[in-house]
Amino acid sequence: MSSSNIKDPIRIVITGAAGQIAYSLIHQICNGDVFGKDQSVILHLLDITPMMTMLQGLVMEIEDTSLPLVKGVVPTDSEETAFKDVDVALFVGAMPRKEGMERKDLLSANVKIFKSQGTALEKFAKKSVKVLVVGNPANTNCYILAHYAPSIPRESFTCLTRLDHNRAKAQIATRLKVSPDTVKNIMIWGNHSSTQFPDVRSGTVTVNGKETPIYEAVKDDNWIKNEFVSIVQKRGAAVIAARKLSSAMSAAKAICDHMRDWWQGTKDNEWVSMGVISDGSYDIEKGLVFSYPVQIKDNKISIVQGLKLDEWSREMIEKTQKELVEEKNDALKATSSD
Ligand SMILES: NC(=O)c1ccc[n+]([C@@H]2O[C@H](COP(=O)([O-])OP(=O)(O)OC[C@H]3O[C@@H](n4cnc5c(N)ncnc54)[C@H](O)[C@@H]3O)[C@@H](O)[C@H]2O)c1
Ligand SMILES: O=C(O)C[C@H](O)C(=O)O
Repeated sequence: MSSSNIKDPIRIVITGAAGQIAYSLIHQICNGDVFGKDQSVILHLLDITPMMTMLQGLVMEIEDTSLPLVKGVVPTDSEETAFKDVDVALFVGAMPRKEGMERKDLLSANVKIFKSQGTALEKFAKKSVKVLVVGNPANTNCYILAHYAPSIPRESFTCLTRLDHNRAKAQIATRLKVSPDTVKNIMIWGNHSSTQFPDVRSGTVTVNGKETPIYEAVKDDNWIKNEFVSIVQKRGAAVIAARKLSSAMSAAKAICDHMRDWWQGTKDNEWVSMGVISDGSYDIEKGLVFSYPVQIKDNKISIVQGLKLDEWSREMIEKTQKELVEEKNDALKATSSD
């Protein structure tokens, strides 16, 4: 592409920029995989003061990629500098859990980061900023961030459940020995936690050239309702048990999938999973950050409507909603006391 066709840069802040997810993420953003091959970028890289030397090394590496879409890099430990005039905000920076912890065990430590950064986002970012929260517990951190940035439209806040979505696709594909890109219209409901509901009741898969409902192709409802759901719910913990570090490469890939679809739209008649601020759809408490099946057109995220819920799926959704309400109340308590 000639440089005259390149669009003016957008400003993207990545928090936790010296961490392991950011290390896998930055190259994919800089090479145009996410925002388009014609979209130049200025990166704002935020981390805490002790990580500034490490961040300098990362800046050197970004320079050394010599990618033409990169028009600037701003490493910083200042929230004001980080959030100033940003178009996209990727909130990765937070403590990851260790083996044996649930993600909500991070709540009291991490939620305070999101109060502070929400306040800074409100003050310094463009009002049109698109927000993705990755740091755990992702849904509740996103809730707090939005709470402290009231002038930014509610539709601009999302949290990452695309990793769970991709994990669910991969499990179905492996079971049926097909390519994951033939698995369509599965969904993740609720919290990015072990109560999430990976739902394949409306999903299809292409087997021997024929698009087939997943239940029909798998021919084992018991496996879907038990083993499959449990593997997806606990996949993050399984990765931690094996790596002694939480997932990073797959998380970075999921961040790219999420932002690319938001920026460029989803395919016709297909949906993906995103944590969004609930508008009350499917009787979920309005205002909770809840993962739904969504479609995106012209940068607008719409929750897929009219899906049928049977008794089992209602129970699963109710359980994950209950956990999110509890997390929200704990987070509001933790942030109002300081
Ligand atoms: N939603 C998901 O699907 C998903 C997937 C994987 C990981 N995660 C979560 O993402 C987060 C980051 O994971 P990681 O593996 O990159 O962790 P990491 O420990 O490698 O990196 C985190 C970085 O955040 C920085 N940080 C801490 N406090 C900060 C602050 N106030 N401002 C800016 N930066 C700050 C740290 O210094 C560190 O460099 C964790 O909370 C992890 O649990 C979420
Ligand atoms: O499980 C974790 O704590 C990390 C991340 O949220 C994941 O799903 O891999």
